Amino acid sequence: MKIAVACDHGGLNLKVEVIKLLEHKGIEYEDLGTFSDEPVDYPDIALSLAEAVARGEYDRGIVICGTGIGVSIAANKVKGIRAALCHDVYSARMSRLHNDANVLAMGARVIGPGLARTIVEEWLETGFEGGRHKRRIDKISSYENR
Ligand SMILES: O=C(CO)[C@H](O)[C@H](O)[C@H](O)COP(=O)(O)O
Repeated sequence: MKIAVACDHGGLNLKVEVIKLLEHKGIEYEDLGTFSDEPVDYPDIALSLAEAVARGEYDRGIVICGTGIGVSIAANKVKGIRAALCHDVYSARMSRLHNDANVLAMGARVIGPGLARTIVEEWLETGFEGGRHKRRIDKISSYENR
């Protein structure tokens, strides 16, 4: 599995923690920026990550801003992206089981690194249940393709 990670200036510290976790677990990843605390606009970051995931360059993406809200809104504008904003482990698990989320969004100003690491682990390790959930996701795809 290859993961894209990205953040704006508000998410930089948490992205560093996520990258440490990915390295510890031996998961292949690419850091798409931003690389300093110089302010950047979260749509630029989120759209670029989401487009790369949608093109199939990465299996999934993790994107972080201050609240996680802006990056999740932006990422979900990209066709084929199902971005889930998760600040608890249950939502992270369900976003994979039921929604087949391919992007995880988090807010570095909302949760600390310990919880974020557990969320990322759960999100990476949980598969899609399929079945009735596939039918529902297909309805979203049909809407995108209308
Ligand atoms: O949380 C965010 C968007 O939902 C982003 O991190 C923004 O950067 C946030 O709006 C904070 O912006 P600021 O320029 O650091 O005040």
